[in-house]
Amino acid sequence: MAVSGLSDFKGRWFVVKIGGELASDKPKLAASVGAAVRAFLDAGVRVAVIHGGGPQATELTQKLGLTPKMVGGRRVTDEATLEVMKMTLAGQVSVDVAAAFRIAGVPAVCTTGVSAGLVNARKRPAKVITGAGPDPIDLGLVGDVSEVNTALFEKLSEAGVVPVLGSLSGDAQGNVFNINADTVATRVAAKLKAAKLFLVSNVPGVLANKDDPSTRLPTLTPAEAKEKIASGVIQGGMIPKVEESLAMLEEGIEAIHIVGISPVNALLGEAEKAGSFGTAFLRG
Ligand SMILES: Nc1ncnc2c1ncn2[C@@H]1O[C@H](COP(=O)(O)OP(=O)(O)O)[C@@H](O)[C@H]1O
Ligand SMILES: CC(=O)N[C@@H](CCC(=O)OP(=O)(O)O)C(=O)O
Repeated sequence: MAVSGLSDFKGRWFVVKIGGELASDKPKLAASVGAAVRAFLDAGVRVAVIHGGGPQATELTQKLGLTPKMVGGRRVTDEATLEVMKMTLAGQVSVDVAAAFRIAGVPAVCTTGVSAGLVNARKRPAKVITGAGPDPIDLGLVGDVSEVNTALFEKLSEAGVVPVLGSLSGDAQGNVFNINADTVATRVAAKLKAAKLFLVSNVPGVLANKDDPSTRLPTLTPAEAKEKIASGVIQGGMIPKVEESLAMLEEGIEAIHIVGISPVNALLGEAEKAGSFGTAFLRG
């Protein structure tokens, strides 16, 4: 069923990022993100999906007797942690997202950015990280996106399938890197010149009080968002989400929305009307 308003985006890309936590409830993921992606496809919009798996990776790390370490919302990734990321992102979460999309009638081909160089990366140099003190931090086997194989995304879309990527990436030498899924999604959206990027999370949007879902901010300008990071209103995993969104607005992408899956029509509603169910980032 085509939804009015979406047909304005016919032939353009929407990129949808799913936080790992959402993959644990397949029927709900199908009814929320799955149904919205189906409506986007029915309106002739091209869709690419990026998923995370942070909570699953943390759980598996602990089960293996290792200690997860996050700095400013990013995981410090040594060899053992990278193995865990492969098991969760390319294994458990990938299969669960594929299964949820089957329920919604979305023809998803689930893989990671390593496949055919869909997302290329190089090792991230040590950097100062917001919220983690003044010294540069080396995150280990964490990458920065260097290139996106947009031609293959286009071909997959033309073949009628939805590329769905866990946020691992690689290089032509066979190295594999862990990348925050919000980061992958923003870079892929920028390279595809996406009309919209949706960061779908376990919260309804950016909240004035992170523990009170009724305090959702419908819109944020870059200046307001920076102020909310500096004042500590925006914390933890929300920091990379907002920082990446701002970087992308500066690259000229049209609209970025942070949105949840409650109610189940939140993503579709936000796609039709910015700020109605989530937080929309506005330029200026
Ligand atoms: N101001 C805020 N508004 C909303 N969430 C916030 C805020 N500050 C911190 N957070 C935290 O950010 C989390 C979302 O980031 P993250 O867990 O990384 O999500 P995802 O796994 O979807 O990428 C929320 O669960 C919440 O605990
Ligand atoms: C470098 C880095 O932090 N990578 C992330 C990748 C997964 C992710 O981003 O998952 P969510 O979207 O569920 O948070 C991580 O290891 O957790």
